[in-house]
Amino acid sequence: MPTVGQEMHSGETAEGGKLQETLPYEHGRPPGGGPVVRRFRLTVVEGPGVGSTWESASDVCSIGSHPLNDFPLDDSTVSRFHCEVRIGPRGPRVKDLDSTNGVIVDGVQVADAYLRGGSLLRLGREVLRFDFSSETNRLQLSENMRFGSLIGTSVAMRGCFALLERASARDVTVLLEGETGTGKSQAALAIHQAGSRRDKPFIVVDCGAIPSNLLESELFGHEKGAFTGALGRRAGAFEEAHGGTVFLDEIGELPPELQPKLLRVLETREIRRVGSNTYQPVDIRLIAATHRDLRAEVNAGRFRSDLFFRLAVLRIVQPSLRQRPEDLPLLVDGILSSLGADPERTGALRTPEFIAKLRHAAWPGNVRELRNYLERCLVFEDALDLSQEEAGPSGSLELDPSKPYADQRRRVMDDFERRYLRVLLEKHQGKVAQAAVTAGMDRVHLYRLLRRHGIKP
Ligand SMILES: Nc1ncnc2c1ncn2[C@@H]1O[C@H](COP(=O)(O)OP(=O)(O)OP(=O)(O)O)[C@@H](O)[C@H]1O
Repeated sequence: MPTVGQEMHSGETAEGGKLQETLPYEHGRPPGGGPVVRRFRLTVVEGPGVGSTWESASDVCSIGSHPLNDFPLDDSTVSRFHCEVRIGPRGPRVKDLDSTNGVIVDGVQVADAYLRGGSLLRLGREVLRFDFSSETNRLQLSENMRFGSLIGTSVAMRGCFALLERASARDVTVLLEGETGTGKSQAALAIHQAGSRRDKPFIVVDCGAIPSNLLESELFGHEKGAFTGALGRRAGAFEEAHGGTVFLDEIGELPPELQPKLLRVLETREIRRVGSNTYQPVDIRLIAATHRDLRAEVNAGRFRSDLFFRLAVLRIVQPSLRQRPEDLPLLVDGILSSLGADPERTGALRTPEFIAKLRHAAWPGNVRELRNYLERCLVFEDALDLSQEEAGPSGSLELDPSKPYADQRRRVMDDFERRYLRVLLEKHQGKVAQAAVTAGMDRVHLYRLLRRHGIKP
């Protein structure tokens, strides 16, 4: 399963020292290609799989009992997607993917931990030894610093572009994963626009925003009288997209009863309208996205593993802004130009000091949050204090009658919404359904608002 490296923003080791001769990952671009990572080997030294070994071809290895893993282990005590080993700038790291039996490194159970050569990882009954080999692997990076509307020059982003380019060159099903605001929707659109279906429809269905009783008809359409309110026959997204692409956003929220129905579409390329007895062929390409790690959802039994298998023909993880702070100057420039900012009046938003401040902010809503923040800075014609932004609007509710009414109103509304949502979620410990009842709003609407402001429940 090809993915690209993440966590690529430091030149220091986990212990804080400079990387020395055990350098696992090289920044920069040595002559003849992109950066290289140390090759590594995993060997089963205890358990039913003893003797099996696996050597890396890139910077990552997923391990589990599902055949889609890089290193599949046929053992019922190993979860379907048990863990992932990845080489980052700070060294090799293992991450538990919410497995049932956990990951034990050198005798200690861990959720996420650095490894050293010779580390022993226990997964259920299997014990694997991690070793560096003397060779290196070159990472596959794109030569381009943009893909559609997405921009970036970091290793993480150019690795991602290389996969997006591969996705657009072929008609494969693509699964895009990444935190909110990392550009999944834009990536999906760009894959469509760069591919052979570009002149055909691109139909988006947000599986998290449509009540489950309506989602089936939204996807597959319905016949007249199929349910109360079905006054006429209606085509669904798959029919509307004929010849083009269906983009299923927030696929992790697809209700369990619809998962086998989507699986069938992917297997047979046929759909059945709600209330109909006959199947009809559809010619579509499917792209799906989620802010979750769908492998952990499979482990937890919330997402069918066979559907994951069909969706993740090409799995692409969009890196978070924290993993690529070196892209900030380019992003700030790009966003300010797209907002029509006058370069002469926005010098304060391009200074190294300002960019350094941006590097230290958390950006839970990633590029969307950065964009919102810069937009607010433009309204104020100044670099807003990021700590104040985090804490709340403080003096920002002051009104400026010399600015257009619409801008002022939106600024105040945005400030209000963000503060309200934060307090509301805090009160309900992140439970969106309960929060929606208190707020007197539909859960779907609340989800939309949260996503718009880049706030995670
Ligand atoms: N690499 C990037 N370069 C430029 N703009 C970006 C980049 N990544 C995201 N953006 C911008 O950030 C905003 C959010 O992007 P998008 O809606 O595609 O994110 P998303 O991952 O689909 O978010 P969500 O999970 O909340 O739906 C958009 O305005 C998009 O253009």
